[in-house]
Parts: sequence; C-alpha cells; structure tokens
Amino acid sequence: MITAPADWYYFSEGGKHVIFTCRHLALRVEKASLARAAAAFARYKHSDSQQNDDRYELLETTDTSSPHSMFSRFIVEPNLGKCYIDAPKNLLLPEEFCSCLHYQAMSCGKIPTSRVTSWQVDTQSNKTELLESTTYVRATLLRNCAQLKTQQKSMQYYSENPITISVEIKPKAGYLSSSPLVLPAHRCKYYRSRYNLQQELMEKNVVEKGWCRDQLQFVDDSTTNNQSGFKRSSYSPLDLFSRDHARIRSAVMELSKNMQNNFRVWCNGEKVFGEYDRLSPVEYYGLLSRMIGTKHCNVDVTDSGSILLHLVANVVSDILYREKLLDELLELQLLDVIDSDGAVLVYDRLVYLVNGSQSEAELALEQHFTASDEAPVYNKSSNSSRQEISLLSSPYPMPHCRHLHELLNDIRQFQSELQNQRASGQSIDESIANKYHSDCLHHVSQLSKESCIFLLSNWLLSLTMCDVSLFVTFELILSCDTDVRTEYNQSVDSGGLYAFALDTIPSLPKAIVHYEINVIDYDPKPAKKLRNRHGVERLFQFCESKR
Ligand SMILES: O=P(O)(O)O[C@@H]1[C@@H](OP(=O)(O)O)[C@H](OP(=O)(O)O)[C@H](O)[C@H](OP(=O)(O)O)[C@H]1OP(=O)(O)O
Ligand SMILES: Nc1ncnc2c1ncn2[C@@H]1O[C@H](COP(=O)(O)OP(=O)(O)OP(=O)(O)O)[C@@H](O)[C@H]1O
Repeated sequence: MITAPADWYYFSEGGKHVIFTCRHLALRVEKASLARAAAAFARYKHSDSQQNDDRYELLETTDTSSPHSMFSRFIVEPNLGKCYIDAPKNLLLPEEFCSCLHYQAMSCGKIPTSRVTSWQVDTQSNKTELLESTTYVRATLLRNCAQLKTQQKSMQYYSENPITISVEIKPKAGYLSSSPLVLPAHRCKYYRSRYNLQQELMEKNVVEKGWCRDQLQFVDDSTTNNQSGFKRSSYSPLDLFSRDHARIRSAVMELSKNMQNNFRVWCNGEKVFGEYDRLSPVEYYGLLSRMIGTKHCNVDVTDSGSILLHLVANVVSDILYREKLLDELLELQLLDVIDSDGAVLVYDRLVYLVNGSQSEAELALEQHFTASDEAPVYNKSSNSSRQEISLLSSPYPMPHCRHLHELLNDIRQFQSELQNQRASGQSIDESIANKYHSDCLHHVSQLSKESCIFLLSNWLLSLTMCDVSLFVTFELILSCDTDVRTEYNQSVDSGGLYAFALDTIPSLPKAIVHYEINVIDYDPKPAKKLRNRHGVERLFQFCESKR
C-alpha cells in the first residue's frame, strides 16, 4: 500500500492505541511506538509540510501465526460471529511516516487531556529501544467502522444525502460473579455488577481510570455526589445483556445520559457526543434536520441535542435487540467461572507447578489462550443456560483431572445455592459460602498444570470480552417508499435493515434503518496481568455489599 501521512486523520484513541482514518480504512498504532519513532527520527523537520505529502510504502506482513492473528481467527471470529469481526491486516510502517503521524496527532487539538501522558516516551523503560531504533513500526489496518461497508444505493432504499451515525459502546461485564473462590471480603461481587462497584470506587476516589485522569474538576455541585466532580453512572450492564428490549433501551439511555468511557457518537466521522464533547444547539439542530428532514424538524433548537441523542439511543437499542451479538458476547464473558479472585489463586498454583517461574507460567498460558500452540478448537455448544456461568461453550478442550472436576462440581453447586438466595432477595449464608470457599481452595491446591492453564485461558478470554467495544453504525433513510417488505439481520455480506418509527417525534414518518455492528479492541489480554491482579481486586473490600 502506497500512501502519504496527509491522507490520514486522527480519529480516536484508547489507553494504548491511536486510530487514524483514511476514507473506509482505519490504521491502529501504539501511541508509544509513534512517540518512539518521532523521538528517533529527530532529523525530521515538522515545519516542512512537504514531508506530509511524501508517499511511503506500508508493507503488509503475512504473519498469520502471530498470537494476535491466531486468537482473532480461531477464538474470536468463530465464537462471536464472523459478520461482526473484520480481520485486521498486519502492516509495517516506515519510521518517518510514523513520525509524521505523531506530529499530526500532536497538532490536531483532539487529544483528550486524560490521554496526554500516554503519548510521552517513557525514557526509563524504553531506553534500549530509543538507542537501537527499529526502522519499522508494527500497526494494523482495519476497516473504518464509522462508515457503512455495504451501501444500500444499489437497492430500492436510497437517501440522497445520508448522514451516517456511529455509536461506540463499551458494554463491560454483563454478569454477576458467582464463584466460591471470591474472597470473603469481596462478597459484594455476588450482588452488584463489576461496573457498578467500580463506579462506587471512582466516586470514593479509590480508583482512577485512564479516560478521566486530570479531567475531573474539584467541584461541589448538586449534580455530583462527591467533591471530585465524578458523577456515578446508573448504567447497568446486566440490563444491556438482558435480552429484554425495554431493559436494553433503558441501559442505552443511561449510557447516553452519563457517557464516561462507555458511549460516544460520531456523525459522518466527526465526534458529536462524548464525555467531554458537545456541539452547540444550532449545530445539533442542523444535524437533526438533515437526518429527519427539515419539514419534520419542528423542535425547539435548544432541545435538538437531547432529541437527537434520544433518537440515536432508540435506534441503537433496537439494533442491539435484533442482533445476536450481545448473546454471543455474554456467553464468552460467562466463561469466567473462577472470578478474578480465583484466577489469582490458580495463577499462584500454576507458578508453583513450574518451579516458581512467572514468565514460564505466563508463556505457557498465553500460547494456549491465544490458540497459537495447538490445533484450534471451534467449540460452539449452546447447551449452557443463559446467565449460568459455565464452561460448556469454552473453545478450549477440558483436560482430564479429578481435582478440576471436583472444583467445577462445587462451583456449580454453589452457583445454584446463590441463585436461589438471589431469587428470594436474600444474601448467601456466610457459613455456606465459607464452606464452599475452603473446599474450593483445597481443590485449587491440587490442580494439574493443564487444569490451571485451562481455567486461566477461559478467565483471560472472559476478561478480554469484558473490555471490547461495539461500533453500531447506521443511516436513517426517509426519502423512499417506507413500506419495508424485507427486514433482515446483519450477515457477512451485508448490514441489517429494519423499519423504525419514533413516537417522540410524531410528525416523523416511518423510516428505514440500515446498520452494521462491529466489535473492536479484542486484543488478547496478556497473562502477565495476573501478576498484579490481587491489587486490583483488593479494592472491592471498600464497597458496600448492596446498592
Ligand atoms: O478492569 P476494568 O473494568 O477497569 O477495565 C480496564 C479499562 O477500564 P474501563 O473500561 O475504563 O473501566 C481500561 O480502559 P481505560 O484505560 O480506562 O480506557 C483498560 O481497557 C484496561 O485494560 P488494559 O489494562 O489496557 O489491558 C481494563 O482492564 P482489565 O479489566 O481488562 O484488566
Ligand atoms: N476499526 C475502527 N474504526 C473506527 N474507529 C476505531 C476502530 N478501532 C478503534 N477505533 C476507535 O479508536 C479508539 C481506540 O481504539 P482501541 O480501543 O483499539 O484502543 P486501545 O488503546 O486498545 O483501547 P483500550 O485502552 O480500551 O484497551 C476506540 O475507542 C474507537 O473510538
């Protein structure tokens, strides 16, 4: 691929990666790599705009056996659904090209304050890399999810001047923990979602997230419950994953009311709603009238932002309800049968079994987890009942180990005790929980190496699935015959289509929604995360049991 830095525009960023887009393409690069390339390429003169127009060759690597590629191909695609995943291409970017991209990002004025430090080169830890600069930087080429892949223009439904809306949702974990290995001080996990618990910890200033670092102002106003300016979200991931249309809608509405790091909206590739992004009422009015047609847009200009957001949230909830993606995602999340507390214990057991070597334990675990060391298994069992944490749909083969089976048996029995208690609105009897806890600790102390790797692979897969984001992109089509004869769901070859009616704008005629959903940011979580996981989990002792 031959391209110039000037063809690429800063689009968005997360904790580690930045995305640049060029029409229907998205380039995903580690920010630290760009910063290193910029530092190493000091002879580059940024004032010379000529260099931005220079063309470079981006080399495509056919590295299909890398852990990331194997994980994407053999674990994520078959289990989440090929139609929701766009296989990334691996690229090698010339350092000079990266240096230009770095400069563009630095000067575009779009980097959120909270992310500024992630662009700095860590001169301590990267000293060697700085000195022995590599000439190429690894990157991945993806489809730009803010654009629709399949245009409906060839079809009967066609809009002259379509507005493409993209909504990014980070849904987080949609289940409650029910592992007997949860530490007694962390039993709040049995009754409240991890998201909800973390909201409490953020409100109490016990936890600070990357997305809001240095952004919160120390204010004391009526909209916040504390002095840090943080406003707790009422979003419930349990609602979003509930399969119930009304609950899904309520979850999306809550996300849109308090967006934090979990909800963003773009309109034709420009961000229009985000935690720190708002347009003026006049601009929202302009967008709304382009979307629903000027003659239907008889709303107060000052209300147009909230009406637009309401319209978007309604469409997104319909789409999420129609598609099976959230079900598939939840099924993989539910592979966490041991909870993070249990994962810490099983990890310690694994390290013990490999003579105390953390790196050896992590290497063995990662090769298994990413499917890069063995013939992949496409397990797509649908035997598990929903909301029941189960390994039935695990893509990893279960090893034969008596202690593993005893452990899983106790986990199952404890789950059903807990479900009965939850159903009757009571808390689990502490003595029962203690008994299961100590029995399970014993089973863990007897596990084989293969069993530890099996349990931890499922836990890491669940962890990865709890941190993905969804991009829901759609167009609302009015200027056509709205008598829709065919509604269909998304497939590998085409997006989905359905008829939509919005009751809050009575004059609005029936419309057609053409949409696509994509899953992004499904990088396999590194096994070394387990080294410090007890420090993360320890904080739940500061949460109230019930809210
Ligand atoms: O544990 P959580 O729920 O705080 O999730 C972390 C994310 O927090 P948030 O989505 O903002 O709540 C966090 O996101 P931010 O940096 O806050 O944007 C990361 O995604 C982190 O993963 P990693 O350490 O970069 O691999 C995530 O950590 P893992 O849970 O995946 O270890
Ligand atoms: N294919 C894509 N098309 C359009 N935008 C994208 C795409 N992939 C990612 N993005 C945008 O870029 C942002 C950062 O990407 P990504 O989530 O991959 O980064 P990250 O650093 O790995 O995130 P995190 O810190 O959550 O792990 C996303 O939140 C999203 O807004």
